[in-house]
Amino acid sequence: MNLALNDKQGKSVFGFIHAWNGLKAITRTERNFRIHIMAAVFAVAAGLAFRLSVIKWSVIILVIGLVLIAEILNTAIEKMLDYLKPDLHPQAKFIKDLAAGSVLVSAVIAVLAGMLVFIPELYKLFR
Ligand SMILES: Nc1ncnc2c1ncn2[C@@H]1O[C@H](COP(=O)(O)OP(=O)(O)OP(=O)(O)O)[C@@H](O)[C@H]1O
Repeated sequence: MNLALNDKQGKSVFGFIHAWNGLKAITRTERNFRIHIMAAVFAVAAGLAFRLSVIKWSVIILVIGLVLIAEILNTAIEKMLDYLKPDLHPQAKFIKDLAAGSVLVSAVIAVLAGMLVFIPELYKLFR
């Protein structure tokens, strides 16, 4: 364990650095997380192009956060299970499928919210 950032009592001085390292690691190693980041960048670019209202920006930011948090927790659960229970087990399958299901639910919600936000904007553009 890297203790270089810890103080003499062994307590973390800059706890957020560990969190930042976690985000760097998941971005580097998890393809699905990078796909979610690209979708988020696309949604933000579209939001800027359409000059969304504050309420619509709030919806977009919230659903981006929902998907990213679901993916981070799904990855954490996968890694924890691979560490604790590397062999195949029906309970491990159930837990991993549940965690993956949470990502799917968040992604469906994000797509529906994105449609509710952007379809009226497209309609305004082309009418
Ligand atoms: N130890 C295990 N025992 C039984 N089934 C498992 C086990 N590990 C993985 N699986 C099955 O394989 C699926 C994929 O698991 P894996 O850990 O490979 O995730 P992944 O391919 O990285 O998934 P994701 O796309 O969600 O990141 C799980 O949802 C589960 O159905």
